[in-house]
Amino acid sequence: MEVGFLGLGIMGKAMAANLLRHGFRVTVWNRTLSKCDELAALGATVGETPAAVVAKCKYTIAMLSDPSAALSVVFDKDGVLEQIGEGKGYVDMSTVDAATSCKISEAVKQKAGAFVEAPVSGSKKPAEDGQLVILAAGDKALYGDMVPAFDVLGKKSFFLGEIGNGAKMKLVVNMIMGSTMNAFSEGLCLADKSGLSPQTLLDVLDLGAVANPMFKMKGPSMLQGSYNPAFPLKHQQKDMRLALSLGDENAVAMPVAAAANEAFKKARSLGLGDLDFSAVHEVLKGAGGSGQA
Ligand SMILES: NC(=O)C1=CN([C@@H]2O[C@H](COP(=O)(O)OP(=O)(O)OC[C@H]3O[C@@H](n4cnc5c(N)ncnc54)[C@H](OP(=O)(O)O)[C@@H]3O)[C@@H](O)[C@H]2O)C=CC1
Ligand SMILES: O=CC(=O)O
Repeated sequence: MEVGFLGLGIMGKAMAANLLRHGFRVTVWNRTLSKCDELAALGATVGETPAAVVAKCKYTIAMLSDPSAALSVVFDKDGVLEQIGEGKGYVDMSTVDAATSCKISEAVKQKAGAFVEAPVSGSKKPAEDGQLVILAAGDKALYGDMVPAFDVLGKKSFFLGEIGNGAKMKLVVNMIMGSTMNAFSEGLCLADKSGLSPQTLLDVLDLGAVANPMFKMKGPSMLQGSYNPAFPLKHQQKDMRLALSLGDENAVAMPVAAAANEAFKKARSLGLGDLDFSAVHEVLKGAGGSGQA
């Protein structure tokens, strides 16, 4: 199967490499074109523009930072819309809001192309290992065509119906993840300040009802103050913002998520946006957790 791949950031690079490893023919494009070199060394073809990739491939996947990037790659000059059409499918796996997905879907359909949104749950390591959880919605026939690729990229795919449902599900999941990260960080600070060993707290948590892979994976590095980015904090804050907006639209009170969003915003203002989202721990430590009284 031949696929195009637009966007070779932390996730896109791992996903495109995975497809190549599994025998897919992949044509890649990235805004910063030099990032294509590594994929070319693995056997990918490089496209000069998103339009060139879509012209070459029946199916094109995108994995871009945020709504403005997702829209730009479709609607701007040399974008996807210039070459999408009958018999071609476009699959956006970026985390965006439902309105962005709907706008892209409408434009692609107007050109007689097919569109699926398919944001993913799971970070850099699951992307490398093909263990993502895929939250797809939109054109059912295109979804069916993409199953061989989704089977390589993920451990499970959900088809959630109409466009927007994938985006919404992803935002709900990441709202919970961002709020949980804040509670976890506060707990580490509270243990430390009250004379307990945070490492022992990690051991206790791991044996109880709230044990989860995120605490296990991020806890030790948070105690070291080490935040090598797997999921950049700026993207988690974008997801909190979009989830809160979904809450506004549906009149759902989300005081916990709102407080977590403030902490992520504060972290961004301190220049921590490109670090892993667990770097929000620095804000909570600074707020009196483990910092100087
Ligand atoms: N990292 C993670 O753990 C996960 C991330 N996600 C989501 O996946 C998406 C990608 O995340 P990730 O790979 O971590 O992000 P990165 O920041 O590592 O990569 C972002 C990508 O978007 C491109 N981009 C940004 N702005 C534009 C633009 N205006 N036009 C064209 N391309 C643009 C970047 O290109 P360039 O190289 O030129 O900057 C890069 O290829 C995000 O929506 C994120 O929320 C979902 C699950 C997990
Ligand atoms: O969006 C991030 C993730 O880990 O999932």
